[in-house]
Amino acid sequence: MVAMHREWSPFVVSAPGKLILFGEHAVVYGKAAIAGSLDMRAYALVTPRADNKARMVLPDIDVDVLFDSHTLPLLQSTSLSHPSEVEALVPDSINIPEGPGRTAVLTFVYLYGCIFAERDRNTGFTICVRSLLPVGAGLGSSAAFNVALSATLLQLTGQLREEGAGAGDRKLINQWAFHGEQVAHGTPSGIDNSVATYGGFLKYVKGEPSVNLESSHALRVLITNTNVPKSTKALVAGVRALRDQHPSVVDGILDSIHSISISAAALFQSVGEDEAYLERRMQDIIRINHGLLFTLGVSHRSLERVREITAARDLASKLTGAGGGGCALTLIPGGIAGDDVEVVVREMESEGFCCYQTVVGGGGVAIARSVDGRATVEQWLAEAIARHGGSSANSDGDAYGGAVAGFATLPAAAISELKPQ
Ligand SMILES: Nc1ncnc2c1ncn2[C@@H]1O[C@H](COP(=O)(O)OP(=O)(O)OP(=O)(O)O)[C@@H](O)[C@H]1O
Ligand SMILES: C[C@@](O)(CCO)CC(=O)[O-]
Ligand SMILES: [Mg+2]
Repeated sequence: MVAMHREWSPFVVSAPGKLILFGEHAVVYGKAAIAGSLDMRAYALVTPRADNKARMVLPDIDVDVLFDSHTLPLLQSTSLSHPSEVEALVPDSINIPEGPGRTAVLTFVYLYGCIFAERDRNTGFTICVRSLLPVGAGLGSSAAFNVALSATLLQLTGQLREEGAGAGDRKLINQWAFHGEQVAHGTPSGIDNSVATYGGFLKYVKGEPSVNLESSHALRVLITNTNVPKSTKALVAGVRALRDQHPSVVDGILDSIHSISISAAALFQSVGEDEAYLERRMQDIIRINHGLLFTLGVSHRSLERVREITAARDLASKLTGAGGGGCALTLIPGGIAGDDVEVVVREMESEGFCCYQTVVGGGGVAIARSVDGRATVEQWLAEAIARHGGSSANSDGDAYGGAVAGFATLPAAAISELKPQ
């Protein structure tokens, strides 16, 4: 039997995670924060289907759902008073999973309903998302997912004007990804989806459009995940309680953090300065920012351990995100030997932490129909499966079911080779 497909070929959408460099918590009070994109990304393989259904496969979090497109609710801005109310609109035929899959399914239903709305629902497709970002560790895995999903749905409905999700399309992608973040978090500040959309380094003030710092500096950092679970909500509430008790003291700290973000923006935008000089100034403000967050009560003994281990080697670290556990960042200066970084990594691992060496400031969302120099996505995939292993067992019955199964089972090392730009 020959499967009938609509006239489009498979494509890959990718979006980066984020790292808050300066300004967490202060950003809640209207102060500036600086964040950059990570070179760890989420990748969505999107393939046509002949049966006109919509399938979402999320192997990292064990989700595989097949939606009959016509049973999905059609949403208008007036359908819900807030995206987080979407649960009531999920078709009865769909089993909403527990855990992280729950948010992902609700987000899909919401974004599909809004973005497809009155458009042609006969566009059958499968979206399979693989991510190199740890889930729930403060590195913006949800924003990368939401940006990749929004860009996919906008592409499928012909709402993107430029091939590859160009500058002119990013505002729209970012806007929908923000609604996706609202499904999960209620009141996100918007910094994560902005970084995942635009990439680079951003200065962000709540309620204002983000400013791309257009920096030519790429920062090498070591991210240490303490693996200590944290509650962003509780930590934000703790700072608020402290501020209620000591308004002028806490406001002074928040103002200092704001000044740090402004200094950082100036450093990122500086031209012609010696890189070693910039790194030293950056290390100063990393140390000061961490100290201020400590005084706000959002550090944790695991984060202090990261700080101690790196300070013993003259490296500067700070917590990133909400604190109370989660991740810390350490600036890796250009002059440091790889072996020295390895020693630090081993010491962190002996504490039960895990580390990612990464570069901050790379590209934002991208859509590609050919990757890694190959003519088509399928060609890349076939070669990657041959090289790395993976299963092409097609349990779907769809012509692209084998390709999806292959992508779903590729090892992370193969996914990290995929850098569509
Ligand atoms: N690999 C993935 N595949 C599918 N969905 C994912 C994936 N990673 C994250 N998600 C979605 O993002 C949600 C996790 O988002 P959450 O905001 O709690 O953590 P985070 O974005 O990693 O951290 P933070 O927002 O603090 O930076 C998951 O519940 C899921 O909906
Ligand atoms: C603590 C905080 O500033 C960052 C959490 O990643 C909260 C927020 O901005 O919504
Ligand atoms: Mg998130």
